[in-house]
Amino acid sequence: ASPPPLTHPSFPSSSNDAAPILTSSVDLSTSSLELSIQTRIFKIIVIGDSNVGKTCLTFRFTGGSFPDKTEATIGVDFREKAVEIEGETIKVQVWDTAGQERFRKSMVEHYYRNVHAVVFVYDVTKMASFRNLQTWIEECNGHRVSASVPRVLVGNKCDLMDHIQVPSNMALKFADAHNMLLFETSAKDPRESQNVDSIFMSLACRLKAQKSLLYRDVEREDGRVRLTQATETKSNCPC
Ligand SMILES: Nc1nc2c(ncn2[C@@H]2O[C@H](COP(=O)(O)OP(=O)(O)OP(=O)(O)O)[C@@H](O)[C@H]2O)c(=O)[nH]1
Ligand SMILES: [Mg+2]
Repeated sequence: ASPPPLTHPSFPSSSNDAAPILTSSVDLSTSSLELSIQTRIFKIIVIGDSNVGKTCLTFRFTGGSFPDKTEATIGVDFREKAVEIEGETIKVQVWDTAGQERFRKSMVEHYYRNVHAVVFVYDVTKMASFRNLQTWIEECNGHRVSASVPRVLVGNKCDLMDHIQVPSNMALKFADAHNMLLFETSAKDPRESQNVDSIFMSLACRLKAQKSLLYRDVEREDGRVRLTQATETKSNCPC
């Protein structure tokens, strides 16, 4: 009898180089094993001070609009969006984290576990939110997030042009020093929506290129099937 199909295989939680989460199925009904990979899921966390607009940015990307009203995020809100890159459908799972310490402290370990990419957000109209980035980066590093996990920097609320406190050149310098791309944008301004999308799409592209899943082996143990997976580096992504 065929073993039941494998769904959502779990991967080691201690890994620094988190494997993409997969939804997959195994069909042993033919002599040659057919493996169909349906969807890869990339976990992207959004980190930064409270009120910088993390919820609005993630909502803009996944829902295509600016929310009328938001409340401080408690713990985490998950939002998912399926995107197509070079013919492959990928699920981007965005973890909209809480900026307030009291709403995040019990969740921090979960934020960073098996994360595939990190988005650091500051508010261009609040210098303190930019200064605090150093603390957010230290928290991230303190949770053993590998240097190979892509990170980007986002300056939000660019629509408030008369109130800008963080000059672009200062933000660029910081981004360069930390090997991050900088996006200055607005979750509110609909003309910026493509720019918001490109934050997440550029990461998804990089992750797709980085983590091409290679099934090396299929082993039978006591009638059970185990998939052995590995990653290989490819550089054919246009992003
Ligand atoms: N003008 C302007 N306001 C924004 C923008 N993005 C968010 N806001 C406003 O900023 C406030 C905070 O936005 P949130 O997205 O809830 O902030 P957050 O970073 O998720 O905050 P926490 O959940 O507490 O960590 C809200 O009043 C939003 O309407 C933007 O691009 N432009
Ligand atoms: Mg929020």
